[in-house]
Amino acid sequence: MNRQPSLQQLGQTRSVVNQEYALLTPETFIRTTVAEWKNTSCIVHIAPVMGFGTRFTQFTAEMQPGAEASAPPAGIQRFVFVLDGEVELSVNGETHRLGEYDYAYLPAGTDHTLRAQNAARVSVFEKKFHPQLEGLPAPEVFLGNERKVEGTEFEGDPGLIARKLLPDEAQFDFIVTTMSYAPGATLPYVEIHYMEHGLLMLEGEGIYRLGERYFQVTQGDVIWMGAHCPQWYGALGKTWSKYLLYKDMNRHPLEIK
Ligand SMILES: NC(=O)N[C@H](N)C(=O)O
Repeated sequence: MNRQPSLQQLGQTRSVVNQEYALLTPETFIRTTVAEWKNTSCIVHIAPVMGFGTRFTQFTAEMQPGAEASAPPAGIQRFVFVLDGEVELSVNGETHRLGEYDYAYLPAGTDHTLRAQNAARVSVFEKKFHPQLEGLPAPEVFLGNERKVEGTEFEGDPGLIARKLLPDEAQFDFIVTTMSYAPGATLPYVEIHYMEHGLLMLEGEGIYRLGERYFQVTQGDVIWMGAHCPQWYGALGKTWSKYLLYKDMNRHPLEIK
């Protein structure tokens, strides 16, 4: 019999929250309801109510069979990434079946529904749209599958592959990428930048430097990195690891609220 008390029995957790970063691990996840998501448990990982200047939200939507989501409130863009199961996206008079690692970007003001015939889990990022410079077209609905996106070597390292899931164009005020690491691969240097990140570990495990500390991270963990948070990752597992990464982009730093 295993007499080891679980982390929670000891009142402990791997989660850490402070004004520079947050590591949020599954033993602390709390499910709640969000009005637009019917028959769905939402785990809201990151939101402005954290109080550290966060300008987006990241949540996992656990959709029950028959669950349905409508568009977010006015002015908010949505990015959905199917973790498992299948959802039906109805938008602009068309219906799309989204399976594992399929994703969709829905600009602010786009009427749409997401339906799950059977249970499905979806990772969601939402952000108020920051209007672009005059003369640029508004971003449009964009669909894709992560596994079909061509990767590029990050700083020439064949063991570190970046995939841009959205067009890298000025009309978008955020981007979502995946970063895939071969066992032993690392970010080439500690990054410090003014953009915020939301991150979900999709596969594998490794060690994340956040601020001045190093944390073991694994599939299912979520990380928030505030502006100028020193960050670095090393893949320690025996298999490739991959994370999904939100980053605000393309707006003047003095205009970001
Ligand atoms: N923490 C990260 O992986 N950061 C990325 N290299 C990025 O900022 O694009």
